Amino acid sequence: MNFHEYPDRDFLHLRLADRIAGQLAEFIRRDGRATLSVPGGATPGPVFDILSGVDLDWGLVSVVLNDERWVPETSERSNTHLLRERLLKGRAAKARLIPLYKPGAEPEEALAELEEGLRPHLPISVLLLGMGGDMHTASLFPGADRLAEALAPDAPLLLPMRAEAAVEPRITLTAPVLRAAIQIHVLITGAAKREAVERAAGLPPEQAPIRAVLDQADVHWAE
Ligand SMILES: O=C(O)[C@H](O)[C@@H](O)[C@H](O)[C@H](O)COP(=O)(O)O
Repeated sequence: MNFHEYPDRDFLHLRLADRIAGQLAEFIRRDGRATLSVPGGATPGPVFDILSGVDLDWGLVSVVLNDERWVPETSERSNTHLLRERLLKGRAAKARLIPLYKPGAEPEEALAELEEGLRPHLPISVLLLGMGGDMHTASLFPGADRLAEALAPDAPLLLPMRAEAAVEPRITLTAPVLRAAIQIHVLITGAAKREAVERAAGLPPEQAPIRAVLDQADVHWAE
């Protein structure tokens, strides 16, 4: 992993947003389009706020979450809700959101349709991931019911995932989809997550799922 340490969180958020925007602009110039995948959770909000104001041809950008909690979009726990509030606004309102949730269905029932919607937007051009203190990323939680399937080289694009730490059922991009991303960034803050990512580097992905992408990743950290 390439570990980048920043003097404070504000600086980290600015520099990372700038880096992501620059990479998206490169993909748009080269391919006429780009796919950005982002996490939910508490950490990335300030990066989204900055990105949403960046002057980019957002109409050529597809945005997909790394994972979604299986709750209606009106829920405060919905990652789609977070995206609409913090990223898909201002200039970035023109970006196209690729859904990872279907109202009224169980994740298993919606899987084929969501996969079909996602496939044309792969590979991911720029992948931003978060990480939990337990070394999970996306919804690849240690001990989750379908973790082994999601880590397998022939995994489908998406899998439903249930884990004690996850609260509600989830749907997640699988390891091969994450690993196929061209640029990979991991955003973490605080001493505990730094220690966790350093520990993960010496563990197998079954114990530390973030390990699946770590060799290819730029890890961005501030206290
Ligand atoms: O839906 C989610 O929760 C995420 O996509 C998840 O993988 C997240 O990135 C980590 O749990 C870190 O979350 P925090 O930023 O809230 O610590």
